[in-house]
Amino acid sequence: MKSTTSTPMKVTKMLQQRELRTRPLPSSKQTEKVSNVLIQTKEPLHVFCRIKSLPSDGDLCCVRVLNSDKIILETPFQVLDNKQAAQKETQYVFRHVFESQASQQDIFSTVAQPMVENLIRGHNGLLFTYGVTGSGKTYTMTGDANHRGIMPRCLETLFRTISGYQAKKFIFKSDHLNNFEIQFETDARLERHIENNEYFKQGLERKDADPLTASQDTCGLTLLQGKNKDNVHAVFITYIEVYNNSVYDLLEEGNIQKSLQSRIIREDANHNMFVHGVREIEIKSAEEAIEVFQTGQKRKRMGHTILNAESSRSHSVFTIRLAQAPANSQEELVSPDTRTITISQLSLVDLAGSERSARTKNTGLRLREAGNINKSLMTLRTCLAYLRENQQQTNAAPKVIPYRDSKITHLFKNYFDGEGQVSMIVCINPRAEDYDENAQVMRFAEMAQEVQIVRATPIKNILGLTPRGGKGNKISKMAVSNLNKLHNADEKNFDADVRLDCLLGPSFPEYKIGTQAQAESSTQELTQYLQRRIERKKALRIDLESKFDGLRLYLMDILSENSSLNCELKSLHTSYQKELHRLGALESKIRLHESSIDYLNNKVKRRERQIDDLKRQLKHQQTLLDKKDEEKEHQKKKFNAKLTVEMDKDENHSEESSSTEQPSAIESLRIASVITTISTPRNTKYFTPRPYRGTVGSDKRRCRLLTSDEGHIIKRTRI
Ligand SMILES: Nc1ncnc2c1ncn2[C@@H]1O[C@H](COP(=O)(O)OP(=O)(O)OP(=O)(O)O)[C@@H](O)[C@H]1O
Repeated sequence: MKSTTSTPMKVTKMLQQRELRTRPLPSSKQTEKVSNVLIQTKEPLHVFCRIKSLPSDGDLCCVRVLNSDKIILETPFQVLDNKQAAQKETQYVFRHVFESQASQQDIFSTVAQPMVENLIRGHNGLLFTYGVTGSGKTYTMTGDANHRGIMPRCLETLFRTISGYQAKKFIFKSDHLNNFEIQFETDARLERHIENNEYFKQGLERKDADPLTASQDTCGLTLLQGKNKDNVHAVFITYIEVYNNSVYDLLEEGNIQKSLQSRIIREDANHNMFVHGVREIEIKSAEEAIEVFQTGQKRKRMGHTILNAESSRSHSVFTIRLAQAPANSQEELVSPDTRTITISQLSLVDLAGSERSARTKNTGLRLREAGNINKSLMTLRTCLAYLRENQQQTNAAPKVIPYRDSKITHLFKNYFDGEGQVSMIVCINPRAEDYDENAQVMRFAEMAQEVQIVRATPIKNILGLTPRGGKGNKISKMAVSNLNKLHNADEKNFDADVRLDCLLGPSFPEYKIGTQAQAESSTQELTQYLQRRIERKKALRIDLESKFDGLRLYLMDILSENSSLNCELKSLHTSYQKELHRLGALESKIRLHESSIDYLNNKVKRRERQIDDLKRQLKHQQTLLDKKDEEKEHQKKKFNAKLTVEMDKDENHSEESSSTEQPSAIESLRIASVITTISTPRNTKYFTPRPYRGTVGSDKRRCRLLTSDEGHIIKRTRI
């Protein structure tokens, strides 16, 4: 047995480089105070492996699990050729290997749960499933009613964790440029009202809950750490598919039957890629999210291949975006500044299956789809290979990563460039027939986990708002509820924000007033305590005033910056308009040229058709001529034969007559006859004058020979 071991994964060697980077916002000292601090870490791409169970007991297997992170791929005997005497084994190492009996919850808690926790902490994540058709990618990502996959579990866990810390709906509003705006409560309330009315209108028509939602398979879901209790959270989802290298919004408004409009990928102000014009839906529960997902799912392109009855013919990307910002005890945002918003996203990608057309026997549209799927997966492999090469060969000039060659890599460019954690689940169907594809998938997985992703982790520290673990909000809520218990109408309306009290120092001291001495010492203690609080309050006030001054300066700075940006924007707008105008002129010129090209093309086509007609006519004429020639030749031959017969007859006759009349006379004259004029010179070649056998003019009396100019025409007459 021959055994080779592939490069082991460098799991333990991650997080080697840690450096602190400060990225100041444009201009002024004040902006530095509100800068985003970025911590950069390097992490390898996390690659997990999930092995599906064999479809039936009799099937041969080509994968053997060694332990929780190693597998062996064995070449099945039917694949071995004569040269390979021994069976070849290759060992592959993963971050974790899930055997066929691993449950959906096992996969979720090992792979996706840390990513949801990261999402709540404000970090991005990309998780994709990769493998051949039918290997269990969709099962892993979405699952079914009884075995819910990663996506519904992510939603369930997220909503459980942020429960009680959700923002009121429509407070965060997408600006359609990959960011969020903060809406006034009155506007948000109006939108909520409209939505409620719509909901009740549709209420009667609503169908039963979807099996994915209705499932009871939620055990094992835990509350996650990392939530900022000073923040309120809003969850948004988008669902897109990449089909034949075009991007479609599966949640596009309108009828399900309606054909979807292709979307473009754009870069936002922070250089993040996003699908322009995609519909982002704010959701308030996991059930609502899954309902929306199911609507999109109905629009997804599925097809039947020989290898999988319900095969995904497109790559689908389900993205959960979380917006969070500091809020007060009434769950109202403390600042309308959009920079207080932390946005993080988790993209769950179900890649279409790679496949060999020879096995799937695809034709027509299916073949084209398969070609596009394989091409985009190839681009993904190339991008990762180049990334790895650039990281390993630091001295050589870096290769340009061809992200733009495929929509899927273009969309996730930021992740590979370091905007979040990237994980991949490699799904394996261990059947011996799938050996070749599995070997390819393994090679890709091996290469992928050598790619180091540089991660920049934003830590929000904006406008002096620091996380306090929700302590202020908790105290405030307690105070309000205590006042409510007093049943005093005036106090019930008490709306003070007492959160700042906790900043004034330690809790109120206990005091005893049993005896006078106790009362005096308690009073003294209390006086001191209160004086300390008053001093602290004074210090805080001074600090607050200086902060106000700072803020005022900062606002002035922002205003001046804003006005200069506005000027810049105006000039940009003017030049944009100019460019637009120029573009319009160029487009009309192009259209003009295109129409003249079309006209010329048509003319050329017409001419070509005429040439063809003429050629056909020429050929026809040629055939007719050839026929005529043949006929003439035939007639000539006939005539010559006749002539010969006649001449022979004549000769015999003359011999006979000369033997009776003049036995010694040489009869050599040719018989004159009239040969019709042969007009065509080409026919001359067929004319073979008979050799003259006799003395010309020996008997002028009997024979007279007439020739034409060319000597072709002979007239022989018997006198
Ligand atoms: N781990 C598993 N346990 C049980 N059944 C599974 C498992 N993995 C996949 N299956 C079943 O195998 C079939 C094919 O799986 P699935 O549709 O997820 O494959 P896929 O890789 O997404 O295929 P495609 O690329 O063609 O979309 C499904 O019926 C699914 O229920």
